[in-house]
Amino acid sequence: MAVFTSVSLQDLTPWISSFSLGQVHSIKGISSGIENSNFFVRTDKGEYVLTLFEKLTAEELPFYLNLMQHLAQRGIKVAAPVPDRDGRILHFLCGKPASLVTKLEGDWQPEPKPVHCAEVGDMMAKMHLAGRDYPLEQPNLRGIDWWRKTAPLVQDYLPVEASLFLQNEMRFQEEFADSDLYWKLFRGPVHADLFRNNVMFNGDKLSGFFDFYFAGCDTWLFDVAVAINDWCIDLETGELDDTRVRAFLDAYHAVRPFTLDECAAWKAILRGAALRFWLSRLYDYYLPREAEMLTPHDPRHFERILRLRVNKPAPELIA
Ligand SMILES: Nc1ncnc2c1ncn2[C@@H]1O[C@H](COP(=O)(O)OP(=O)(O)OP(=O)(O)O)[C@@H](O)[C@H]1O
Ligand SMILES: N[C@@H](CCO)C(=O)O
Repeated sequence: MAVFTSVSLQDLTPWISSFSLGQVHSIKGISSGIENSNFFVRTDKGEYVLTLFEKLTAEELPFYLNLMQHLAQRGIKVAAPVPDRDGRILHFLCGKPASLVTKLEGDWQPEPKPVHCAEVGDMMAKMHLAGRDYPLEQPNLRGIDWWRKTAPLVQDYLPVEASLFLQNEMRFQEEFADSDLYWKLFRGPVHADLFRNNVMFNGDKLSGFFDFYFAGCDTWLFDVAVAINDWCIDLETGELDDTRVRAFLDAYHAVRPFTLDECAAWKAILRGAALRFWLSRLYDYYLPREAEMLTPHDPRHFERILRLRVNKPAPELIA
């Protein structure tokens, strides 16, 4: 269950009248998702997704919502916030910040093939280019500063060997973040959480990216690495599937060629992307927030992935 705040048709009817969407016909809670309350809403004009933000505040939301709007206006396939008659995309409903976005067609792809990975690589590269003139700035709030604060909070819950592994990996990432190479990488707004369940497909055609609420400014390569570590792996073992990796990277490269610096940084960034989710899953597992209702994701999945990225060569990035 993931509707934390209930919204009735009676709540919605006066609210929707500030949009040019006609009458509202139905509202239906969406059971998946662990961060927000989401609903499918049908009006005279079609179907939309209503989100009530359970943790993010009205001060934090403009970066994400305006980014989605900016990308949609530049032809990137994303869930687009629907403006009301005054052009506003951030609202309040039932005491929570709320927004209405376009409903993407189709479903997410639990077992991606190379064709799906290529679609995601292609659209991600287009998204990075389209984000270059996005005027708002916000760092990736799950970037190295957060890793630095979080690692000491979780390491004592781990067996000694895993705790030492985590500390070594943090040292490695600290050194990498201080290197000239790191600061030469292209950066800008990135999704930073583009897992399989955050992309819709209509058949084999990508219909859009959604759930931008971990987006921030970081290296473009970090976004690529986060996606590769989910889209192009065997979920049981965490091993990379070379065919899917190539399909993803080639499609990305065809739109926005990788640089020699990015090729040199690739392995370190792949490790960083695995470390980020190991840490967040450890944090959610051992230090659940008050009133947390849902089962946290398994942290060992990303520990396995990180160990593989450290110990095994990854398919190379080619400039
Ligand atoms: N724009 C959209 N179009 C179609 N379906 C959507 C859209 N946004 C959300 N959904 C549906 O709602 C579900 C939950 O959304 P989402 O993944 O954003 O949940 P969340 O709780 O906000 O985040 P999290 O992924 O962190 O759990 C998705 O799996 C998808 O089925
Ligand atoms: N994609 C994250 C969840 C937050 O959206 C994870 O799998 O740990």
